[in-house]
Amino acid sequence: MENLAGWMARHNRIGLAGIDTRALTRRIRAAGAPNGVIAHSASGEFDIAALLEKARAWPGLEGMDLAKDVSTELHYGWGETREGGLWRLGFGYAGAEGEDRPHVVAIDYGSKHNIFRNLVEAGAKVSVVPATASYEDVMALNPDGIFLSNGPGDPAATGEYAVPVIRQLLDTGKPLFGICLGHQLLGLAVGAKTTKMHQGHRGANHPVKRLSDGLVEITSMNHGFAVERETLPANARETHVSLFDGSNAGLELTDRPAFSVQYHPEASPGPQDSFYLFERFVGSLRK
Ligand SMILES: NC(=O)CC[C@H](N)C(=O)O
Repeated sequence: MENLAGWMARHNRIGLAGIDTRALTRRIRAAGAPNGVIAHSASGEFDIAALLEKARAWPGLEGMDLAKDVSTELHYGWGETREGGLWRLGFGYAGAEGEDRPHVVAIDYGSKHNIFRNLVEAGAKVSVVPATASYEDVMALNPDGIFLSNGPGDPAATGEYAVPVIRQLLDTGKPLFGICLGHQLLGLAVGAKTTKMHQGHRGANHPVKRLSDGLVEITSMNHGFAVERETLPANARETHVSLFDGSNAGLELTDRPAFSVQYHPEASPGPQDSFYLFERFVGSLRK
């Protein structure tokens, strides 16, 4: 479902120019539409009853498995270059390849390209595999470390393809790093639970406390589900907490080299406070 402004832009409806969209939005909301959901009729005739019916029929994100639909179909090596150079943080396309880099196999649940850029900037070589890649598919690439990407939908609805594979990958003892959906999937893989948040976190100014030393990172976030800290098993500890609502924002395992964050350390545009996580992960592959 799209918002009214998006619909108008797509249809270039001159006839809508006279409509006070704010007033319309207010009327739709006042009539009880869920927050943020504004439907439209295809004809451009706005029938508020029909709009509301559509909005109410939307089942919500809970139970929706979307990661496999937006993933890549083929596996590929990440080698975004321009004029012979890889993208580098603060430099643009200026870096060079060649040195012996640790190999990260990134499972793409709907990944942002800027994550791959940041992994490369931190010194890794990156191969990307589909969300539905098997344990054997990943291991065939001989990874030094595994990355679990962000992605849409309900983490608990990914069912068969993500969590069982992550469990097997954890057992290899190879370093593993997850972001956002990847963080939630790591949580599920070790037996924690995720729930739909009452209000998600979206935007580029979310303070997060790093519990190891109290440092506050200003982060970028985009999630509607969260790992429930109370359900973390004994071999997982919370590492980061949202200072907006106290929800979990990071975890690490105590018995395996795996950690993950709920926020987006690759944010761009956005604060770069959390780039250290890429350096930490790629640094651990060199050891
Ligand atoms: N950015 C993400 O990876 C989002 C994770 C998940 N789909 C959520 O909404 O919580």
